[in-house]
Amino acid sequence: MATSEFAQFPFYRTQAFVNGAWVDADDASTFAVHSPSTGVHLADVPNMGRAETRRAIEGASAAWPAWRAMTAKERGALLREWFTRIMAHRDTLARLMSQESGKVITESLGEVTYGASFVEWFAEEAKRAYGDVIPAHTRDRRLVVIKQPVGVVAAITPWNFPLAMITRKVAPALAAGCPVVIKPPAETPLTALALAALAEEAGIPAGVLSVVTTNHSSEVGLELCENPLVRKLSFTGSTGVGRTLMAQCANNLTKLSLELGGNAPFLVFDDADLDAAVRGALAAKYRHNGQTCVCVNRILVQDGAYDAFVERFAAAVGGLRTGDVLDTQVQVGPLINEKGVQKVEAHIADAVQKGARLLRGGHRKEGLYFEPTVLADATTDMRIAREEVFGPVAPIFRFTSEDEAVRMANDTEFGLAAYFYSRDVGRCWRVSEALEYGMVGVNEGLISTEVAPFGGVKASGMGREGSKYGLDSFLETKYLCYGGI
Ligand SMILES: NC(=O)C1=CN([C@@H]2O[C@H](COP(=O)(O)OP(=O)(O)OC[C@H]3O[C@@H](n4cnc5c(N)ncnc54)[C@H](O)[C@@H]3O)[C@@H](O)[C@H]2O)C=CC1
Ligand SMILES: O=C(O)[C@H](O)CS(=O)(=O)O
Repeated sequence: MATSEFAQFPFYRTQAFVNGAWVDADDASTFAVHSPSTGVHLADVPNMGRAETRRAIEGASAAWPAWRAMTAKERGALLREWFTRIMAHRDTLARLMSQESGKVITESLGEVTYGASFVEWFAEEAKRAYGDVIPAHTRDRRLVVIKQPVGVVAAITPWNFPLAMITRKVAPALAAGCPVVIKPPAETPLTALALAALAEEAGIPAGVLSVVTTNHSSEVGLELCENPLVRKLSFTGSTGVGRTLMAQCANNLTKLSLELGGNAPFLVFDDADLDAAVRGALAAKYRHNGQTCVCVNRILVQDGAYDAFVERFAAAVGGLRTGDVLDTQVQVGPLINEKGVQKVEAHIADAVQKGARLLRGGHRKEGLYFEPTVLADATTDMRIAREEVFGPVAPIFRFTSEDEAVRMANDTEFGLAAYFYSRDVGRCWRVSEALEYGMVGVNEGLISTEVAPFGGVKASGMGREGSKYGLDSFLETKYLCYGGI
């Protein structure tokens, strides 16, 4: 059994972590965690509800005064300890993540490093929550601006980045002086609990970080949205759930950060370095089997480069290996669940029925595996042009002019990431400025890093995570006016 491999590790936990204690659900109920790649039962974890969530929120509120009273340097030192422990257990955390999420091991190793980088980054950023001294408008006043933590934070995270989507929220929150209650996805709770165990070992005090595991996400979500002690909700996931959470938070006017769905275009102009474009498209499309919010969802190629790009890209996709997620030679693992496979099949069937040419793949393999797929001659009336496929399917569209390319790229409710390849500097500036997206890769398919702001516009959400901008999400700006000087 896969779990026997981890039982020896102190951070392998199958109980929830609430207010510094490892606990079961009040009614002792649990839900099962399975491996998407093998179907093997990995563990049973507590299936908690509103009462347990309420206690976690109240515990966070009780822990907040002491946590905010620590200096930024003291909080930063504890974050540094957490970072060190995550990296010390990188290989085992990666193996746990691969079995829980179906992410291939090479990508899981990358995610542990990527996720830990947010903890390292905000261990330092904690000390840069600068305020201002403003030249007074009258002689007898002195004006100062200070930054203060917003308060109890609720974090709801997705299965596709079981570790990084937690640290990308928790690290800045803790750095700013905020306690956090995490609701991880039912698909990947073990990675979240391992992070909590390492945080406990690093010395992060009881109540400052809690993990409420549940299969009743909407019930726990309601408590996180409706409890007035929660001052900030940070969510990463689908746009539909993001809208639900935003509506549920309206009554308390809870501050929100929403990292939602995408529909990333990948533009290839006639003047592009075609081999670089193929490499970039391959990386940006098939990363985590196409199950990331910044994965390419539409490839748009200018007439002059179309045939050559299609031929080279299809050949490159043919070289991708699917198989055992723990095999370092495998690039493509399973989809997360049956629903994901059916969405991929439906998009392919719709596209082919509307005239797309199937160049590679197109068929389900054993279990939740699906062949990396390439569709040529895609058109904008197809479902795959408007919906996030969240799977290993690359539809290729054709365009003639730069204006047409930008219009097609922007013709979506989403606005998270976009990519384009061109070696014309004027075109690079024009297209970068015209694309309605939060992030744009110019001659680059892999753009995510802790040092740059991650986030989208339109239906892809609001707020930015990571970078120097990421701390502000968890800080209030207070203006002090000293009179009678
Ligand atoms: N912008 C971004 O950074 C990301 C966006 N996504 C988007 O999310 C989708 C796939 O990821 P999923 O995890 O399936 O998304 P999802 O939105 O179904 O689930 C995300 C999280 O929300 C929870 N959740 C679901 N319904 C809820 C409710 N009513 N109340 C409270 N919590 C609830 C889930 O348990 C999970 O923890 C895709 O559309 C993808 O593009 C996923 C990851 C990152
Ligand atoms: O959840 C996701 O898809 C991530 O935000 C993508 S990334 O930050 O790892 O690029």
